[in-house]
Amino acid sequence: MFLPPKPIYPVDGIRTIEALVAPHAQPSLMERAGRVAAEEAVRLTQDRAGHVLIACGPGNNGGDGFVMARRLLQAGRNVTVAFADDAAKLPRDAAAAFAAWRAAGGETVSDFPAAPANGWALVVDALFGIGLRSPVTGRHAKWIDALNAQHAPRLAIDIPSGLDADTGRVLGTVFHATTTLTFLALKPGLLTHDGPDIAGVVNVHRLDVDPPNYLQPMGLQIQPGILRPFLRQRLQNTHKGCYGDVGIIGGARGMTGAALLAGRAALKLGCGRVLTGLVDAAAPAVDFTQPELMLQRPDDVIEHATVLALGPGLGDGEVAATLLERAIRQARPVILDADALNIVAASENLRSLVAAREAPTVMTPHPGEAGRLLRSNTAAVQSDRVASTLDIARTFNAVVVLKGSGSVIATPDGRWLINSTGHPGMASAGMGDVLTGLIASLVAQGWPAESGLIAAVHLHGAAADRLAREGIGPVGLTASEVAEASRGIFNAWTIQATKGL
Ligand SMILES: NC(=O)C1=CN([C@@H]2O[C@H](COP(=O)(O)OP(=O)(O)OC[C@H]3O[C@@H](n4cnc5c(N)ncnc54)[C@H](O)[C@@H]3O)[C@@H](O)[C@H]2O)[C@@H](O)CC1
Ligand SMILES: Nc1ncnc2c1ncn2[C@@H]1O[C@H](COP(=O)(O)OP(=O)(O)O)[C@@H](O)[C@H]1O
Ligand SMILES: [K+]
Repeated sequence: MFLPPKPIYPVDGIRTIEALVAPHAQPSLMERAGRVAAEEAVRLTQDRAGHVLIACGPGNNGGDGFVMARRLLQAGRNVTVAFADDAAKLPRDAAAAFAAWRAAGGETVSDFPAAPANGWALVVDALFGIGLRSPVTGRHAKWIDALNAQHAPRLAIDIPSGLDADTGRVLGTVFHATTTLTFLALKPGLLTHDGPDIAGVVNVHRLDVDPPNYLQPMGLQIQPGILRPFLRQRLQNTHKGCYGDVGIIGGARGMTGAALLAGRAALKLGCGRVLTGLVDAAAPAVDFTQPELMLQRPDDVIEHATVLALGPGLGDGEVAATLLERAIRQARPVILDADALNIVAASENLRSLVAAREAPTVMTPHPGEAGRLLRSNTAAVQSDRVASTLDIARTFNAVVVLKGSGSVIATPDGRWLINSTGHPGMASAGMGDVLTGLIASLVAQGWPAESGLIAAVHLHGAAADRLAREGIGPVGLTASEVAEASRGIFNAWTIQATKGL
C-alpha cells in the first residue's frame, strides 16, 4: 500500500546512468532490454495466437527490437521484423543485435507488411526511443500511422515513437501504445502532458540496474509512501484548537460557490475551523448546506486564520487586490490559487512581495495561470511542464503545483515530482477550489507546506479515481463528491499508516 516514490529521469539522466553501467554490463543492457521485451510480448499475447510484428528503427531502440525478435523466434513464435533503415549505419550494439537476428535465421522486410488474414497478435514499436530529436516525418511517420491502424495490442519499446521523453509533447506523428515497456526508470514524458494518453499502461523494467545507485533521482513519481511519516493518529487529549484555522478568501459576486467549495473541502480533511471570508458584500451569512463554515468579513479572516487560502472566486477588483496584499504580508502560510495568481502575476509589487515572503507560500496554477505568472503563455508552459513549474517555484520562492494531466510539483530548491492519480473527469468547475481547500486543511494541521501540497494533490486524484471505479464519473464527477471521497481515503491511509500496514 505505502509504496515508495518512483524515480524519474529525463534523457540526460538516463544517458548518465547508461554510461556508468554499460561498460561493465554482462549481458549488455540491450540484450536485457530485448529479453524483457520478448517476455512482455509473450504475456500480452497469452490469449492471442499468431504473428508478432516488430518495426525497428535506425538506433538502439531498433536494436532492442532485433533482440526481442530473436528471443521470440527462439521461443517458437512467428515474428515479422520491418526495417528499412541502413543496417550499415546502425550503432554498434544495434548492429550486433541485427547480425544476431540474421544469424538466428531471422529476416527483415523493408516495406510495411500486410497483416496476416487473422491480423497481428501484437504490433511492436521499436522505431525511436529516447534518441528522438525532431518530429517524425516521411516513411517513419507512415509506418507509425500504419502500426496505429492495426487491430491489435500495441507495445512501445522504451517510449512510444514520436513522444518527447522529457516533456510528453508529441513530435510529429506518434505511436499510440496500449502498453509501454520502459527501461531503467520512468521518464517525465510518459507521465505528463500528452504522455499518459499516448503511452497506455506503463511498465518499468530496471534491467537489473538500480538507477539511484548511479545517479540521484532527478524527479519522483508520487506514491503514498512519501506521505507515511506525516500520517499520524490523533491523540485523544486534543481539541479543535490543535488542528488549526483555515481562512478562505474569495467568493466575489457570482462566484461565492468557489470559496464555499474550498471551505467545505478544508472541513472534510480535518482542520479545526474554517473561516470563510466572502468578498461579495451581498453574500449569505450562512452556508445552509454546511453550517459548520464560519462566514466572516474577509478582513477578520485574514486577522485570525492560521493558514490563508486566497483565490477561489476572488475576482480581480481593487478590493481583491487589497485583501491579497494584506494576506501576503502576513507571516503565515499562504496558498494562492485562481484569481489570486492572476492578480499577483499582473502586479510588480505583489510579485516582489510574494518572492520575499519568509513563511511558506503554495501556488496552484493551471497552465493558463502559470503562463501569466511566467509572462509567457499556456502553450509555452505546456511545452515543458517540469521546467515551467520549476521556474515558477524559483521565481516566487514557493512550492508550486502545475495542475492538469500529470500534475507537476516543484520546490524553490529545484526538486520536482509528478502525480499520476486523477483523470479527465476532473476537468470540471470547482475541482481546483477543492484542491485548495485540501491543501489548506493539511497545512493548518501542521503538515509542512511541501508535504501538504504533495498529499493533497495525490489524494484529490486518488479520490476521483476511486469514484470513477464506482461509476461516479469519470464523466459528470463533481468537485463536492471529490471532497467527500478525499476524506474517506485520508482516513483509510491514516489507519493503515498507524497500524504499520
Ligand atoms: N539508455 C539505456 O541504457 C538503454 C537504451 N536502450 C535503447 O536505446 C534507445 C536509445 O537509443 P538511441 O540513442 O540510439 O536512440 P533511438 O534509437 O531512440 O533513435 C536514434 C536514432 O534515430 C535517429 N533519429 C532521431 N530523431 C529522428 C527523426 N526525427 N527522424 C529520423 N531519425 C531520427 C538518430 O539519428 C539515430 O539514428 C532507448 O530508447 C532504448 O530503447 C536499450 O538498449 C537498453 C538500455
Ligand atoms: N485530465 C486530467 N487529469 C488529471 N487531473 C485533472 C485533469 N483535468 C483536471 N484535473 C485536475 O482537476 C483540477 C482542476 O483545477 P482547475 O483547473 O483550477 O479547476 P477550477 O478552476 O474549475 O476549480 C486540478 O487539480 C487538475 O489537476
Ligand atoms: K519506441
